[in-house]
Amino acid sequence: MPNASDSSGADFVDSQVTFLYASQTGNAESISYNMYEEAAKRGFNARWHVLDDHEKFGFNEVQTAVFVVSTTGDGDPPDNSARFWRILRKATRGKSTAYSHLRYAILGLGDTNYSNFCNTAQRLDKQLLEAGATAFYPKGLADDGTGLEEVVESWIEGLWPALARVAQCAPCEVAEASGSSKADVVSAVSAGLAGLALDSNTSTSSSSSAHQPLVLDFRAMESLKAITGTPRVPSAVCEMVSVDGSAENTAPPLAKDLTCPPWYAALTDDSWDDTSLAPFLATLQSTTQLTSPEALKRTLLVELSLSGADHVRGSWQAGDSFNIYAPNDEVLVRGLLERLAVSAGEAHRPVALQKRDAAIELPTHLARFASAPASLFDILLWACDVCAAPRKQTLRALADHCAEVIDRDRLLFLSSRQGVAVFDELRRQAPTTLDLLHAFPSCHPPVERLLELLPPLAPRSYSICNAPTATTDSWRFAFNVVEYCIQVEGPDASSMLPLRRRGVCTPWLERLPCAQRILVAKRRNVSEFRMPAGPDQRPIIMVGPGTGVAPFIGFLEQRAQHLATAGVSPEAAPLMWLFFGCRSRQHDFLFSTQIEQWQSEGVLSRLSTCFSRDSLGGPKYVQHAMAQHEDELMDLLLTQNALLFVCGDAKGMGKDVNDALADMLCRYSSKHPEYFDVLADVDTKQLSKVQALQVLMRWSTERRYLRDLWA
Ligand SMILES: Cc1cc2nc3c(=O)[nH]c(=O)nc-3n(C[C@H](O)[C@H](O)[C@H](O)COP(=O)(O)O)c2cc1C
Repeated sequence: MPNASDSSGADFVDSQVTFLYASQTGNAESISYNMYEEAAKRGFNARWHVLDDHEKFGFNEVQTAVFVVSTTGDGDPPDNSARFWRILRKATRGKSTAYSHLRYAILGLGDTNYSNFCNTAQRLDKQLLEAGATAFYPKGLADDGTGLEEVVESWIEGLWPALARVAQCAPCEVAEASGSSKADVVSAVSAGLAGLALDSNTSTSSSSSAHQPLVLDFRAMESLKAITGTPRVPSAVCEMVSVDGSAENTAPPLAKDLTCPPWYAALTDDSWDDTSLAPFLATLQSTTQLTSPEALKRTLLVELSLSGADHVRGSWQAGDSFNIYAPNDEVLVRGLLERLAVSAGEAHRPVALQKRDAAIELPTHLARFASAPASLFDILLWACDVCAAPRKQTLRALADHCAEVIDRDRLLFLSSRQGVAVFDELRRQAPTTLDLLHAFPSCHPPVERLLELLPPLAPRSYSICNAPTATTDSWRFAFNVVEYCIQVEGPDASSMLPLRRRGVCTPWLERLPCAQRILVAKRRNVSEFRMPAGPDQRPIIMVGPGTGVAPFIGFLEQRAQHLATAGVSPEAAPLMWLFFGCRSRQHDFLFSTQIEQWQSEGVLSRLSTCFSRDSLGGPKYVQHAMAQHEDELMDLLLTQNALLFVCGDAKGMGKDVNDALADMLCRYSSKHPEYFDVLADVDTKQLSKVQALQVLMRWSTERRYLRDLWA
């Protein structure tokens, strides 16, 4: 074990800095990598690792660490840190000095639209402090809801002097590596460069049909003498090497019924500490539309056969979820390749992606192509997210590949602090990478540069909506087909342009024919969102509007099976109460026949519904339906230790339900103070909102308030 420093961490100067990340969709990974790279340029002896590689880099011996961690699910850590949390818990259990040799800084990424803002960073900080580690620089918490950059950029600026106090830094040209480079200052921001940018999309070529115009108002550039405060340009790391088409290691063509990345065998072969999580091929058995043709959203129910997936059998329960590896839209990828001037022949020839030099790292999602070549078409189709929200760093990097000053300056402006309003509007328009390149027609980045700037294409997760039985060998899941329009003010300001947008996975799933095989993987159920096992008699309250009802269909199926096999009468079983909501009873009351049947049989003890567009005077949303039963709900939760499950959209419903529950607790506390240890307000004698939220937090830690929320 290395020597410990004093608690300020100032008397011991480390020879190495370890940059660590945990990332679900790539933001934390790329921010952490850029920091590591800049640290190396600044003369620090730096290294960079994902948290789950803790054994490889010897986390227990690390003395100076800079963490960048995001939060996913309902305040959960990213999947690529699951192993790390286990060792951290083990190492710190009851030991207040386990990490007394560690000095650290944490940058958390989160989104304030979720109720557990930056929970991973908060938890990590707490556990490290409890284990005796010292923070050498205050924690930064960046909000993706309003834009990560604001906090990230200033946090990084402040990191360097703080880091220099605890780690050795060889003399070097720090100015060159600093945040906004001097080269970013635009020489002449003239009126000619400002104005309204409209990509007209009038051509009929295949690439044009795959892209949508963007309308951005650059008039704010007119008053600028210079563009400043742009992010640092991420270094180019990737080199593309052509490989002979007949090379042995190119993937064989896929069978017709197989829709998955050509390198799927390598994914399924990876060493998994929990083998039930290994990806496998499932077969699409059926697709049924759950909503009526008149419904505003199309909701589909898909059944996947798990036949042959022996490693999964017996390992899953109702309430679990799984990942689907879906590709980008093929038309979009073809359009992108065409826009990048890659011929069809080149697009399908195998290439290897290699590091430009030994000291740098490829992004995780591209690293496999160093040793296992694949075609550019497949890499873009399966590995890179070409629909992800644009990042400022990407825009900054693209500016360097523009032949025309107007495109270069507009991209610089978008990436700068001055251009934040236009950047926000760009994000609102949710452009694909192809839309972006068409909006800046002289921008021609080399393909490998674009690949490394794009975030990884993450698998999409869905709740399983059935329960295992002795004979079932399938997963069912329900989803809304994500297709929508964004209204943008047209160039003459009097007309609105509708921009068509589509999700990655659901439109693809909808098009898949039966018998097609796709790549899926069971997910770790970190929040233990499951029915209680065995003799647990606690009542169960389920809140699941729209497709949020999916896991509860599995719960009810499980209850029905249990009642039938154990010969238990429904009255003797613990209460199950479902709160369901949707727009219209007639058009989108999902699983209504099954739910009503379970209710008539007593499997479902109570059902409370609300239909937001049926103006019948009833409750509009689930939180309103819950408030109507406030006393009963509070009684179940406070006197009978009921379990409360919430599933659905995190940003709207998840937050609103949490808020409504806190309000109910406050009101109920004034009627029944005996259930609460402390009542903050002496005059009103009731819980304060903060205290009520703390009660909910405690229930969540005790796994009595369980949430399966998605973006
Ligand atoms: C499905 C999903 C769930 C999320 N849950 C939370 C959450 O509970 N709390 C939070 O602060 N942020 C949450 N976020 C926001 C992410 O932390 C944020 O977008 C971050 O930039 C993602 O970084 P990454 O790409 O490194 O994973 C969630 C995002 C998604 C897509």
